[in-house]
Amino acid sequence: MSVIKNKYTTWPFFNEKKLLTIAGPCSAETEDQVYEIARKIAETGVKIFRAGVWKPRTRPGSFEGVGKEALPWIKKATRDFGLKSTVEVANRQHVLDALEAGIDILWIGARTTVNPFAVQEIAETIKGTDIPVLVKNPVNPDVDLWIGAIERLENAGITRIGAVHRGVSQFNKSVYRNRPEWEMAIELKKQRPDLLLICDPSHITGKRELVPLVSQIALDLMFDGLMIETHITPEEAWSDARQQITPETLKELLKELIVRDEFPHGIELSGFEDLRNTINDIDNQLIGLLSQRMNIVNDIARFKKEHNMSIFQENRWNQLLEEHLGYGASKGLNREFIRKIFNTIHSESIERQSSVLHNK
Ligand SMILES: C=C(O[C@@H]1C=C(C(=O)O)C=C[C@H]1O)C(=O)O
Repeated sequence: MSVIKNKYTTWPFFNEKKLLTIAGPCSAETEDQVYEIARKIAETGVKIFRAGVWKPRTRPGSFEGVGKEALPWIKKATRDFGLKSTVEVANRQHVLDALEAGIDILWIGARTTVNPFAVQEIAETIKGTDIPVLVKNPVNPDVDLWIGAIERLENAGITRIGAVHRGVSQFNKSVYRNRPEWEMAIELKKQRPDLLLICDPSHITGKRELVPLVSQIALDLMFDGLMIETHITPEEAWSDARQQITPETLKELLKELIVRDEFPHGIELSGFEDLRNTINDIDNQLIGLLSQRMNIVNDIARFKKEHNMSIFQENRWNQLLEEHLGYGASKGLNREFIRKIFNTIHSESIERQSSVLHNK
């Protein structure tokens, strides 16, 4: 509880629903665009305005941002409408320009978080300022790299740090632009419950229709807030036109979102506790069965050793997995879930057998 309280005092930008929202365009485009969006965003009750000024793009030739020229536009608009400002920085010069322009909060993008040299350079440049910094997860699902970037900033004396979850790159196409990989954010929350944790549904989804759903999932996972790309004319945006929403939609969304409590006060919990006790029993049975299975695997390994049989048996494994997928489906279990569980069991089985064969 004290950790949570701490967040509220360190980041005094939560609304009455205890939700911290950052909104603004993907990119600052013109002075008027920045001003109009800031005006509309202030009307939604959001307190922090974001805008990209230097845009890291995958392929050359896309719009790469207006550059430092946009910083005074952001400063003026946010001052006029009582907002705090945040921009993305990726190197020393960006930090110097943003600090000189009086930007209130910096954010480090996913493509920068992957690079410890760049993060270190940023950390050394902001040393002594104690400006708040938001750190997006790296583009690859590596929690240590994410925490490493945060520690570099902490080592430079930065005390107000927030983590922003924006999903990870994927090779195969899916409904998402960046796969959410929620486990990654959950692990970060487990290791660093003290940090503000924000979700960026715009970059996860890549499409505005899915922004409400992913925002709600994030809140159900106990995120503290959201960073949502917002534009007055999203279809005409110079970058990420598919994923931005209007300030009107943002206002509606913030009204509809449900912020849940881990344990709301004053509810009858006995029935709920019975359910949890049943889960405890089932988990114990699962562990008992896994242990029995692994003991059999040891026996199989000894047999294989004696008869020079290979550890991995492709036909047997493929057949087993197919059967499990079919049986699982008949019991209402998702095929991918069964595949993941049994792949994990199989890896452990292979590892055990190689220990037996190699006398480890
Ligand atoms: C246990 C065996 O070894 C491996 C592990 C398997 C398993 O854990 O079910 C299945 C096939 C093999 O790849 C086996 O050959 O039966």
